[in-house]
Amino acid sequence: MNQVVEIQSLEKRYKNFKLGQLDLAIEAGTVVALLGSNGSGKSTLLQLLIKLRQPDNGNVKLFGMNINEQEVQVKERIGYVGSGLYEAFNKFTVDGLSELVGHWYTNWDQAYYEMLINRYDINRKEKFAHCSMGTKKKIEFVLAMAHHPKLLLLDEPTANVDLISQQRMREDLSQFMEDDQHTILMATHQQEEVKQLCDYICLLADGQIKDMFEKDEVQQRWARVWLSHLPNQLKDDVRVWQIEESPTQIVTNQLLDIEKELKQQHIEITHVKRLELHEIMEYILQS
Ligand SMILES: Nc1ncnc2c1ncn2[C@@H]1O[C@H](COP(=O)(O)OP(=O)(O)OP(=O)(O)O)[C@@H](O)[C@H]1O
Repeated sequence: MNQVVEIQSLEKRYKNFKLGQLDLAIEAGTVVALLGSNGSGKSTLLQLLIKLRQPDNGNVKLFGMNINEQEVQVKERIGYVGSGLYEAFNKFTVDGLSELVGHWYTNWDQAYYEMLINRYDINRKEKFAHCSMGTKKKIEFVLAMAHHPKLLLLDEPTANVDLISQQRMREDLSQFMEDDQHTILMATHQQEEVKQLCDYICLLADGQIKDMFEKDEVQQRWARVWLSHLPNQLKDDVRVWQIEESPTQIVTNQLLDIEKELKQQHIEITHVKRLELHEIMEYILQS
């Protein structure tokens, strides 16, 4: 197994918030969505990975390396989109900023940068300080992509971005993932992004990893099932998350097993509806 991100016992404390301890491993060739309510710790985790913040405890290895020991080698391989990364360079124009950033990376691809600048309709002569919030996000995205990273750490990459550019970003990220040596860890609140791009979901709640699961597999398992009547044994079954009367229906996270058992008992299933991701998350977060 080729693990690109390995997190062990990672911990960060603020006055009113504690992230961790977290353990997490991400394999090359996968897209992991970091989901969770506002303030659950997603940005903090991404910032710890790229060393914008220092952890209080724990270890992070990226590409098998410790960022404190091999910072240049690790950062060469990472593209980061996150809040405020370039605020210190507000006075630069977009092109000026790209010149600066281009010097940081041996893999900088000027032709690709120019293609992306046109694709996202960015005025390269504009001062970064004068760019709108959405344009700043697009610039961060272009700068992150233009040095051909192996790992993208994306903090709400399409927040404030216009719909056409959002769709283009999703296309570019899909293309980025065509090579199975690439990996994305992405904090997002956009269901469309999760649906189109992500293989795994890592669910954060109050600074802890509540669950990590394969998106498609979980969506196959969770469903609302309408029944002719409710057998007694389902009332205390841990696979049944909710029961409603008239009409009789249950919510389960083990659809196939439950369906099989109901058939054996000759209980009629009148309708089955798979749950949306946000509904599944709500059940998991309430548990
Ligand atoms: N520099 C800081 N000092 C003190 N507390 C902080 C600091 N940065 C973040 N926090 C707190 O840490 C918690 C997690 O914040 P974080 O930005 O990581 O959440 P998030 O999951 O990314 O939220 P959102 O979805 O709203 O972007 C919040 O309660 C926040 O107030």
